[in-house]
Amino acid sequence: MVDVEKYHGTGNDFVVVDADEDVPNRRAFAVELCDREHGIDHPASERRGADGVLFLALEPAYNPPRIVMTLVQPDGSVAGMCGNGARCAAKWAAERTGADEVMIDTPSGTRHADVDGDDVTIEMGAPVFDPEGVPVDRDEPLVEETVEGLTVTAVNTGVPHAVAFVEEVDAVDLESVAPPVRHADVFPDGANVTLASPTPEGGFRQRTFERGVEGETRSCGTGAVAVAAVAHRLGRIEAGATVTVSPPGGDLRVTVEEGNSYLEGPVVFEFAAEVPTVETDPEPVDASGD
Ligand SMILES: N[C@H](CCC[C@H](N)C(=O)O)C(=O)O
Repeated sequence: MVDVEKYHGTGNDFVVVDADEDVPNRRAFAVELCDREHGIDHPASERRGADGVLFLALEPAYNPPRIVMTLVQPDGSVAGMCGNGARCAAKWAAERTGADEVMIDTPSGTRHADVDGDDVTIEMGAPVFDPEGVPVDRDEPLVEETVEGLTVTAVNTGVPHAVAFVEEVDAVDLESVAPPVRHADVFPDGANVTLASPTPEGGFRQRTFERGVEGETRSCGTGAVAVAAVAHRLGRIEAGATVTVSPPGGDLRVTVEEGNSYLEGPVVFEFAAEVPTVETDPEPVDASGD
């Protein structure tokens, strides 16, 4: 049996597992527990399943404490970064160490997090528009160009996002519009597809179809940062501005400044449970999740 906990950040929900737990096959474990029909369930949780499993290795000897974070997604792919997942990881570490600052090692880099009660702010690094940094299969940055019928800008905020500014995010049939963009040839590693529309208060509504989930999530942290980064690139907001970005699951606060960005929002602990480990291998998925 494996001890697990469930957290969510504005509805982007994750099973959290201490990396010391005995999980021989992480992909099989994640595919099984994340399934929205048959996955992990609990009376304290609004929804069965999860948007991913965070395997966390805590190194308390460091000051501030360090976590090595690995996100395995519902399709079995491993993601380079996860803004909401990192915020949940920081809260998990704060509960264990009493620290209010945590350093999180991710495949996309080491990120500093501040924990203030249930509110967690994570450093997200500098958004990248350069072709090789996103990546996009061309020589020039992809800014406001039509890809598979959607006018998008490509940016890497730890993972690749194709961001489209639209009139009203709720007016878009994301489940049909997003997959051709998510798998477009111009994105060799695939891309998350994020919609944004301005709010009267100067913020943005957000919806994201997530690579590796292969569906819309209630929130996406790297997507929220991507909205603010592209808004800045397109002159919709000033450099250094802090904007409210609102996915369906709640409100996030994003600051994009020269050379760095920050994501702030609530984290909720849902439950702790024991689950059986999983041995059998799921269907293979190719490296980019394509
Ligand atoms: N699905 C993303 C990773 C998780 C991103 C999202 N959950 C977040 O909060 O940033 C990808 O494979 O690129």
